Amino acid sequence: MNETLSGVVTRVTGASYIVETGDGLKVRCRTVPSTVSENEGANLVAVGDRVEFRLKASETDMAEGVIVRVEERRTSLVRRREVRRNRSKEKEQVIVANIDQLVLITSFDDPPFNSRLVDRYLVFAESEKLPLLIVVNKIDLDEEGMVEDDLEVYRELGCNICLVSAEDGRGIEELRELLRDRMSAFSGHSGVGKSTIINLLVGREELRTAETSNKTGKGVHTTTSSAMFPLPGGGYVIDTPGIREFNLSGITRENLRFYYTEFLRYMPECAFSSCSHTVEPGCAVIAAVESEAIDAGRYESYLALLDSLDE
Ligand SMILES: Nc1nc2c(ncn2[C@@H]2O[C@H](COP(=O)(O)OP(=O)(O)OP(=O)(O)O)[C@@H](O)[C@H]2O)c(=O)[nH]1
Ligand SMILES: [Zn+2]
Repeated sequence: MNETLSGVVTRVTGASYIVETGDGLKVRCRTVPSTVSENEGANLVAVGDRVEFRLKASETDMAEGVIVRVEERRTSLVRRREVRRNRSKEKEQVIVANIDQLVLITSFDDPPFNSRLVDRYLVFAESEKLPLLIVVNKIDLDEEGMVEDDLEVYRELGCNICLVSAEDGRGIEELRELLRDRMSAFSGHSGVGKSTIINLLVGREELRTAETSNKTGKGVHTTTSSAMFPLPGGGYVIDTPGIREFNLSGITRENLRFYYTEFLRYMPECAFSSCSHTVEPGCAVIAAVESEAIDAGRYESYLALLDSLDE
């Protein structure tokens, strides 16, 4: 009864954590004052954490345990607070730990492909030093291959792109390969087919379970509501609440320029070292836009995003 087991936290509901082991055991765990954390200054347990736990006598149908140690996080997605509001050195709120990649689900149409949204995610992924996989769903609606017009700029940037149709199954096997043995955080705008894709990948039962507990969780002020699903071939899909959770508040008017990676090679040539690439004379980025070395749409999205950031 006292041996230590290890597993991954797949759900957080208040102070109760579901931990799953590699061989399919699901245990409802709690922490105790002696629980050791290898992550200082952050919340004790988040979805995606690797933990050591001990089983204890259970009074319910479900196995129960106590978390003895939370392992150091390789990566963490943090709910950022505004700096002004965080004078009191509050702890970081980690939403998901140990993510290997971000997966943005978009659709060719219905809703139409949204380059601005892709650009926001690219900035976010770059600032978090996480790879981004762009999945374009509903390619069954694209008989003429028009999506390539939208994707050209992202192909040139060297982005990871996967075209799929949850409707007719195209590309799903390729997507499975890209997800195998990794922890992937999914997000996307409503209606792009994210739930349909996750259902296909993990099996219907899993998602239905998640939806039920999400609903019951709503009334009790849970701070973390990401749901994590094991993939049959190994790895996990984490269904995250979307860009509003991963907000860009770590991005400032000063650092945004570094996250448009195609600007980087031109920036040293700008006349002013602090050039914002907007109005300055001798701006090499603007010159590169004019000579079409930098995509005009991407530059416009930079200006729009810059505009939306606080002074
Ligand atoms: N034509 C087509 N329709 C699809 C495809 N995948 C999903 N849909 C449809 O798109 C609609 C939205 O799918 P959902 O899976 O509910 O989308 P979601 O992204 O989870 O949206 P929310 O639940 O609002 O977050 C549904 O009517 C699906 O049947 C696809 O590959 N092709
Ligand atoms: Zn410049």
